[in-house]
Amino acid sequence: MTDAVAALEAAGVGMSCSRRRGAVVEDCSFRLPQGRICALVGPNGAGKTTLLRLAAGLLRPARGTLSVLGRTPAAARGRVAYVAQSKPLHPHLSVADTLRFGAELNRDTGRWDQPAAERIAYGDETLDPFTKIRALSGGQRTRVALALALGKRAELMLLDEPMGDLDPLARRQLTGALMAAAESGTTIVMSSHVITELESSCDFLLLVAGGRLRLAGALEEVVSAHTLLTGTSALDTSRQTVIEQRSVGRGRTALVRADGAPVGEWLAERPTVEEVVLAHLRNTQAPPLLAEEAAPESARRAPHARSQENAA
Ligand SMILES: Nc1ncnc2c1ncn2[C@@H]1O[C@H](COP(=O)(O)OP(=O)(O)OP(=O)(O)O)[C@@H](O)[C@H]1O
Repeated sequence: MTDAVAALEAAGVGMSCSRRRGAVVEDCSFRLPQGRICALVGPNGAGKTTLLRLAAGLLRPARGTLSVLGRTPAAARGRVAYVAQSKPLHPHLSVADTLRFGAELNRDTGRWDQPAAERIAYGDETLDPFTKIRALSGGQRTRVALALALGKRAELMLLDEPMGDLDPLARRQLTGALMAAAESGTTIVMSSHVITELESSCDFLLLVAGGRLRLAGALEEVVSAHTLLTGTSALDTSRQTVIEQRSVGRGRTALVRADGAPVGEWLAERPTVEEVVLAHLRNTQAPPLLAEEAAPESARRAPHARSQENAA
């Protein structure tokens, strides 16, 4: 049980974009503690951007409630940086003017960090500060958009596929900058399709599919809740929560919840983050898992409330 204010807390959040399309986010409940680097993963069209836009206060939930740093998303906006997938910037401004604009917009907070913004924007110093935004490559635009977010020293950074068009060195530099920001208390939520990079850069996971939350929790807790089985015998599915079974050569592998002992000749191992995430992406109907640290206050209160009801 923690009394600390969560970076994000969602209770039954739902959102529909049109009547014909139906819900694009449905019944999302989770808690993201502050200071985490959270990977938001899911297939195309899963609802990741919609969730980020809800947290940024650019959309309002049709159902449920969402709080950001203990306030409504609109009230928390000054403490949040949002970098959209399309990295919108003013095309006629130069890079230097864009950073000046960022400094000006954040003057009242007294938190603007010009050296940090310049380090990210100019990277290896090959970029001329007087280059217009419209003349930048996709990766250079991304660097400038992220420079604005990091320069703001926001308490919560919402990044929609930030690494997509960065080269490997820039990715490494940006990951380092994000980890340093998290060490000083910033919470980062970043959507990504690059599962292999999650383990080294993130410590929290939200996996969505079909607008619903499938996995939520500290990465370590989510991975430890699963076991990878390898064997040749038939798996007794009545004794295990099976996420996925696959044939490998003459044998089989199965990713199961670590909630029951396998029967028969099975080698049980700890899966990698990638194995857990890929299995849930392949089987989006697998039972969801809300690990303890990701349980929202309403869910934490529920057992206590129930025991009080029973006592009455
Ligand atoms: N303005 C809109 N009007 C109608 N439908 C929308 C709108 N915005 C998003 N959607 C639908 O909502 C669903 C979720 O979209 P969203 O952009 O949140 O997915 P995503 O997980 O970010 O996808 P990707 O990985 O492809 O970026 C999609 O099916 C999309 O078509």
